[in-house]
Amino acid sequence: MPVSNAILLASDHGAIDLRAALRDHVTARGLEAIDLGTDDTASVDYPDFAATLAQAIQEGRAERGLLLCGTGVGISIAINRYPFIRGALVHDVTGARLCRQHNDANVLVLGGRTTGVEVARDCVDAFLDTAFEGGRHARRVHKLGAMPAL
Ligand SMILES: O=C[C@H](O)[C@H](O)[C@H](O)COP(=O)(O)O
Repeated sequence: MPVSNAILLASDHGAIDLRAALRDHVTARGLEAIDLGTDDTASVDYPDFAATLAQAIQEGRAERGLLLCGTGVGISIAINRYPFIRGALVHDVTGARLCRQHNDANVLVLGGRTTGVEVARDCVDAFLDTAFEGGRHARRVHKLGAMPAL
């Protein structure tokens, strides 16, 4: 389980409200929410917020993150360009649980226009409360970190 009590959050303009609800949710759970924006509804570019969150993880500000855009698709593509990130776009609690058990995901990705707040809160709880199983999955996750260049 993570050493840090902090969790990073970031989104583009497509998930402002859901990000705010999840920030309140993780705070209510006793975690330190480090919110990296965006700060208003002005249109922004999701790769920029994926980069900001990845940098914060690399700097050790927190070990885990919640990352959102309208669908979660664009920002999940962006965040997985960083080799130390395992970002999982999920739409249900089963996905949120299994991305921890099987994939050791360190960033949970959600869509502000596609996932309701109640489901999103449940996904966050599953993400935070589920441990990596290791075993055969550790071999696969290790390979993720050493993908061959083609
Ligand atoms: O995958 C991309 C995300 O869903 C973005 O939030 C979305 O493309 C933003 O769209 P728009 O600029 O039309 O608000």
